[in-house]
Amino acid sequence: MTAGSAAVVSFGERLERVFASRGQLCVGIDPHSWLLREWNLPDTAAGAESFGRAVVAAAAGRVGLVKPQVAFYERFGSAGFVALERVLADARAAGLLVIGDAKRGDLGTSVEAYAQAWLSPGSPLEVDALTLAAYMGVGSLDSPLTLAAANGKGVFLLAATSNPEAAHIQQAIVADGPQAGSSVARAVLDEVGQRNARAGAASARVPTGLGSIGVVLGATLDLAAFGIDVQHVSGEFRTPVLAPGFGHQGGNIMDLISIYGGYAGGVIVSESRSVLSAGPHRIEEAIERRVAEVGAVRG
Ligand SMILES: O=C(O)c1cc(=O)[nH]c(=O)n1[C@@H]1O[C@H](COP(=O)(O)O)[C@@H](O)[C@H]1O
Repeated sequence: MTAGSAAVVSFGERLERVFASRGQLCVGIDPHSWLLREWNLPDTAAGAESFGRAVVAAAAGRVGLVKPQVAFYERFGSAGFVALERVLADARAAGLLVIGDAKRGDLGTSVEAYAQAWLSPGSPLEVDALTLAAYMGVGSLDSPLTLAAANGKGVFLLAATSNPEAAHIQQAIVADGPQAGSSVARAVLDEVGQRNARAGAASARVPTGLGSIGVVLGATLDLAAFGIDVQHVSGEFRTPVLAPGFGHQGGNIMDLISIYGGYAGGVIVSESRSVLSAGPHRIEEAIERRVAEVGAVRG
């Protein structure tokens, strides 16, 4: 299913608008068991639903983006997905951009079905952008990328992730083909950048906007170790970056510019546990404090 024939506003354009109106902070919605306990909620689908809807209510009007972690709903089976659908419906109604963190990856018609589930208008699991894993090749994701573009949706491909176990794979060197000699992470980033540039060239927008295909670059990393040069980033349809790893994992918002350089203007600063652990009575204050910190760094 795709959006109607009316001109579809791209995800990149919607992201730019949200950055301008609400800033670059994204609040994660990760109902860990221990967080549900701290929020005096049951460790059930109903508890995760109450948690998610409360976080959406606190985020609305304060930030522009939320990022529900699908796994923490999936652990309750179908009841968990019903709960997630209700959280997503609240977030959409609140006008928040929703990044579904599902890290889906498959090939052919399988990954196409994932795209239908998450990136189709009217789907009960509809989100504005979805995290994807390109372990089977960026090209294996052509159908989600095509469907996303048709529906004004975005995707974020894992490139250099924030976890320490990833480096030896993501820094491995591509053996042949157009990205021979690049790290795996750099190869994903470059291919995404080329796709954004092509989409940008074909669109009527001025070539300085944000593309709709993003990457995940963790805030805990030295991106140079992945062969990623953040100082020389071309302006045409810059690749947006989903940046988890701030807060609980040790990433410091004050380092936003030094970590991401030319990408900084398109970075979604993602925090989950460090905000959510403020609890139900202080989460609004915690969000406002983080928004101010990001705003101060971005100037
Ligand atoms: O795709 C993600 O959001 C993601 C990518 C990554 O490299 N590292 C990472 O922590 N995440 C997600 O970000 C959330 C953790 O955020 P914190 O609780 O702020 O550390 C979890 O839902 C992770 O799955």
